[in-house]
Amino acid sequence: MKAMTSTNANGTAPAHAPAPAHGIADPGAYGWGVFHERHPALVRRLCEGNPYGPEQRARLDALLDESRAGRVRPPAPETAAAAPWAARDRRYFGRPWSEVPFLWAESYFYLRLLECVDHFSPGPWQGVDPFAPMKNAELTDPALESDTAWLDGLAGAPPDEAFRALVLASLYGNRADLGFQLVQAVTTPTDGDPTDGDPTGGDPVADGPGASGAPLLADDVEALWKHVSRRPPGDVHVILDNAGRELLADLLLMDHLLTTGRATSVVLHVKPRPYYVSDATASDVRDCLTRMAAFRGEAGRAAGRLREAAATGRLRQATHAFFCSPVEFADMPADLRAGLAQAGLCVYKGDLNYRRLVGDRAWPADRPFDDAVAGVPGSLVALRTLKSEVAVGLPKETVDRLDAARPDWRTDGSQALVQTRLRP
Ligand SMILES: O=P(O)(O)OC[C@@]1(O)O[C@H](CO)[C@@H](O)[C@@H]1O
Repeated sequence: MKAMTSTNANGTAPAHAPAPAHGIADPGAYGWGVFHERHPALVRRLCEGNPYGPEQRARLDALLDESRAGRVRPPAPETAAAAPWAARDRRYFGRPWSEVPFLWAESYFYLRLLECVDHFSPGPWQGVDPFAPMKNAELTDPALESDTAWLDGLAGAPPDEAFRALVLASLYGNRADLGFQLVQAVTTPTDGDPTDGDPTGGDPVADGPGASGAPLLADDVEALWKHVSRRPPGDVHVILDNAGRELLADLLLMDHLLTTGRATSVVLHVKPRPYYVSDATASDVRDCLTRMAAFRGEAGRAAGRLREAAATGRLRQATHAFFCSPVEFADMPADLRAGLAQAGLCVYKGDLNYRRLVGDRAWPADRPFDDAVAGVPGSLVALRTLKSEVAVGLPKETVDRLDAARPDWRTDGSQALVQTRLRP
């Protein structure tokens, strides 16, 4: 792992010296593999799934070439108009992609990918989600319904156990990330691995989606339970990650919080446009609820309750241009900050949100989580399957043990964490 020295997301010197940002230049770095292996696989899938013409295909190939060996080209005017951050933040234009931090480079790649397929240009492809064929394939997977059968077993479970099962389902739903699956089979620890174990501790939770994983690297579920069960319910804001399986599990958790009175209302923060392959947009929420509504059993009933909650304003969707930018959450705009600061709880889902929450930098893994999220407002929880190099808030012994037993533990999707910073 090799990281690079850089300024923070605003290009200004931060109050304390930051760790170097993760980069994409070094073939040993995770980001290099994303640009040299994952992105070509993604472009192949897009061209199989969408009837793109020769110009769109040629532009996608040119973007691959540019981002692997060229210099960063500025966006076309209509692209810049849709992405204020890219119009403002011009510091990497004209520089070799290899000099750009991973977080910035990847976010900009997805913006330019949309430009290549005419997403921002008036015409037949304007606004079309290039990832829809991949998202649809997951949503129509016949196994999706039976994958929620564990929910029926929760009836009558002690409230804290039911809560834990739903949190773990939402957490492990983050493994089902279509971008990640392009090149990586998600693995779980095998026999003999010292990290092997059952995170769930007994029925009915043990039959849920968290049943066969490794122990959580950080497990603040109990603190989270105390937070939601002992304080007056407030608004819960979810900074969503992937559509499909992950979103389905997130919606089940939100239904639980609403029906148990542990949330007054829920706000789902979706992406304003297609991003990182499977990130959820408003139409993905709609499609997921439609699919869920056809399920027999509790998941189908949850879809009905959530639609009702949407109709009465207790389940709302929100979006912000900021969510499709590479800017860290500590530097979020004032309007978003004001909304999240008032929340009873903010749930940050997934790997990319974690990178933006703590900073995509080579922090010592034992840097306290509270310290890393000091600039982010409100009470918060990160539910993350590890799929990139950054990690904080972990005991040094855990890190040493994992480094010895499983060198790719930071990026192979086998590990997960629940980390909180909760305010009374
Ligand atoms: O945010 P998510 O969906 O959990 O993960 C996003 C992800 O697939 O994209 C990046 C590489 O492309 C990594 O940070 C991570 O593995």
